[in-house]
Amino acid sequence: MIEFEGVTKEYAQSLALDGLTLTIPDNGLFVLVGPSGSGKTTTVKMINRLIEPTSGTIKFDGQPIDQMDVQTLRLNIGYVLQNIALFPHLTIEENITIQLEVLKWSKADRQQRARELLALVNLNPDTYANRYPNELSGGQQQRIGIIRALAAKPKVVLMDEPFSALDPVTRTQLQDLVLHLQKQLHNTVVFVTHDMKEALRLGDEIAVMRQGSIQQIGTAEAIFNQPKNEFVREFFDIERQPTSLTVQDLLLVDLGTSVSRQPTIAKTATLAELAQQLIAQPDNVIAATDGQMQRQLTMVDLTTFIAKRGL
Ligand SMILES: Nc1ncnc2c1ncn2[C@@H]1O[C@H](COP(=O)(O)OP(=O)(O)OP(=O)(O)O)[C@@H](O)[C@H]1O
Repeated sequence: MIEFEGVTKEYAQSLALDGLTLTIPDNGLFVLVGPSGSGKTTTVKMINRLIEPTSGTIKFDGQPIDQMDVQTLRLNIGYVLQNIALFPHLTIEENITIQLEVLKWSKADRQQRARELLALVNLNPDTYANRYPNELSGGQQQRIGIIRALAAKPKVVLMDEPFSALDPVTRTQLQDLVLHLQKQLHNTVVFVTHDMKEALRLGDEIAVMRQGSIQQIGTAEAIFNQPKNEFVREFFDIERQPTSLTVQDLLLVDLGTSVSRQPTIAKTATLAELAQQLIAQPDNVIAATDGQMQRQLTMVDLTTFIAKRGL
């Protein structure tokens, strides 16, 4: 568990964090979302002590982090950035295991761990382990960035806008990967984004930030249905999406999976109605009908559609 207690960060010209109080629970995907300059990066960089607070306390598993050895703290915390900056002269395997070398793992153990991690993100170790970063696509390089952060089995992984430079399709695939890995590894992921669709898609819990303070913390459902103030309501205002688009438009691009469930939404329903129904469903799944075929739609389908249409 990570706790921020009244954390402030002052720069000469600006107040980056203004008395931030926040608890990030173990085992889940915690999203920090907000517009540019709201203090998201400052918050995550404080967790691994790349930035020190001006005042206030941050605790990791109950212990103030300023009393912990920085190296030990960072070994428990993986870090993924937008520009992952793999070392160009090192192979993929060497890039993945660089921290393990510092930890004095044997070469055989490092190789084994790199192979395990490559397989985890569907990159064939025989094909990729000995390649160099410039022989991989941007999306593949970002997968390496993610598994490099997981190599030493950290309890917490910080991800700061990791996918914002990627095209929408690759971005969706990597979001799925992050969701899948978190469920498999039961770690704590702190994910920064300025994109509300990404936040809704990923967050078990979402903290909405503005001007260095938290506006609201809660599940996507709670924030969507009961925004605490006008800022949050506008930030998550899916109803501003063009109302002319309907569930039928979404089915026409082959989103959703075929099932034999009774339809629970009309194909003439708007995307805003679909979003609201999805959020209201305990399993976030509803069925729609497309001719003879019943299809199951999830929030992932909706956000994929919105991203593809550039809405
Ligand atoms: N080193 C610095 N010196 C002075 N001001 C800074 C410094 N770092 C950040 N700030 C200011 O602190 C505020 C919060 O910055 P931060 O990078 O945490 O925001 P952010 O929400 O991550 O923004 P973005 O989405 O654009 O990355 C901004 O007003 C920024 O200009």
